[in-house]
Amino acid sequence: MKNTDYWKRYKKYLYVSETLGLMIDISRMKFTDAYMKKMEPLVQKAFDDMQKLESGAIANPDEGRMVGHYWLRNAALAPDKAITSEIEDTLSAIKEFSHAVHTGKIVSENGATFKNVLVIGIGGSALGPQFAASAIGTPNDPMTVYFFDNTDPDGMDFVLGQINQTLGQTLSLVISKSGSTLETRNGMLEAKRAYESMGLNFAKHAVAVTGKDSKLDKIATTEGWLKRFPMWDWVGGRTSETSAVGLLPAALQGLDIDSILKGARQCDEATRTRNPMENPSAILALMWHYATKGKGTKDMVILPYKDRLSLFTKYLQQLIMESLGKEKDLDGNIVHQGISVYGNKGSTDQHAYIQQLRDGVNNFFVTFVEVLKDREGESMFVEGDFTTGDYLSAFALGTRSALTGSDRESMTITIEKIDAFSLGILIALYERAVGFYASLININAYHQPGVEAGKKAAGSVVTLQHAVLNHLKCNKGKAFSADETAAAIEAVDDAELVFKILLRASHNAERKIIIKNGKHITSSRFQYTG
Ligand SMILES: O=P(O)(O)OC[C@H]1O[C@](O)(CO)[C@@H](O)[C@@H]1O
Repeated sequence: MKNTDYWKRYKKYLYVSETLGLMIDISRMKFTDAYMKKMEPLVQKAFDDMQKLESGAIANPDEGRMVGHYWLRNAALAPDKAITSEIEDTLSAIKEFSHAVHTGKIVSENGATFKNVLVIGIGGSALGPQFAASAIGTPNDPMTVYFFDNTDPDGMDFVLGQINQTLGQTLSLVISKSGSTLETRNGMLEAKRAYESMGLNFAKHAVAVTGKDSKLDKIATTEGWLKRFPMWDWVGGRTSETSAVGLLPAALQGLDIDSILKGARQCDEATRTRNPMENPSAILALMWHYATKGKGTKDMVILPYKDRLSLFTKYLQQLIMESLGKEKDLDGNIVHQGISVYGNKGSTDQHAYIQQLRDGVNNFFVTFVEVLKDREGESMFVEGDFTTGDYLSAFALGTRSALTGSDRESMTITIEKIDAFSLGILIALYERAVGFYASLININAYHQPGVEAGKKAAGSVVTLQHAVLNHLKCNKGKAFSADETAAAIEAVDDAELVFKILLRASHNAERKIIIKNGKHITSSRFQYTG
């Protein structure tokens, strides 16, 4: 196709919303009008499904739950008054609490103003807050936000090292919808110990965001934490950025949560239209369907040309892959659905994997994200009359045309600038695109049965580790190989796991286990020396 033909296609299909400050260009996706026509009945069904979901249908049938993240930015849409009030009350409570913290009405145990927030959460209880904090935070924010988003001891030490002597002025937000996620529980315990090592009471610095009566809720109540905020069963973790999960850390950081909600609300309004080509979320869902044949045959590469959006892909990875990556469809057929998502940021990725995108295996489609406004204020000219932002844009457009030139498909999302409003738009845009796409391929986007398998298996490893270490302790002074240990605890089938447990134990001081190297590392013997 010639450039002039692309230009015609660009003009014909460009989605433009002045209200949202949003454009979506799908000219470089090679769908036909016939394809759009063929999809029309399915798209209309997706709109029907979404309407039912928004009215409070049990849209997550396996878990028997409503799916209500759209109500969070327009509480009047909730199916009953109790939910409307809960949403409104929680929003007011978030604002009041943040205001009280900022103005020193709520202070730390030793009477100092809080200046840091430590968010302890994982998955949907961390990715949205991390994305928001890095997209629109500034050095002048009233509080600095840190994250524990894993059960990695060294990772937590690193964060605590950054907080250092200001731990006493740090408010810890423990965020977990279920209230029983082990990584988060561990993060909470490590944080608690850090406060205690400075002679501080964790409870006087702690806030919980969790489901009513969850384990975490009970701990927060019993220990008398500063405050508890609710998470409801009708909000999924990966769609929780506009609930207390996302809004509380954002408000404490000083981000404009009203504008985030306004952006999301206005995007919701724009994505309720039943004309697919005027509905930006439907456009995305259709392009995903076209590109991947509705079967995930191609990967989605998200390439924002803006440093502030570099966590967008990570956020979308959970939203899209946890929602769409499903073994069965809604009728119980085995379908193994999903779309793989990766990406980081342009132009940086140009110097990493874009070589493969241009010349290698054609198993992806790209979504460029461009931001029209370069920065606050004016830029300098670095060469002739070119600014650094001009170069960023030139690299984006250059990569787009290089990919088109080698028959690689792409689309481009354009926003005017990065602020709280556009952040809300991006979040809502993709939430609904995922919902539409799930309807197009007939799957439940709102459960995550696959995650449970890994959690269960981890539980068995914990039990096995207990038996392995106990065996060594009971036989203090004697050395055992993995095979001998496995046989002794009647876990011969798990000898490999036993070896891995012993090897790790021998590298961590608290275990007091030494390794006596064998001919091959797998025949090494391990001995408890405590
Ligand atoms: O908020 P929670 O219950 O701690 O869950 C954290 C994350 O874990 C998952 O349940 C997956 O295990 C995600 O869906 C969720 O966002």
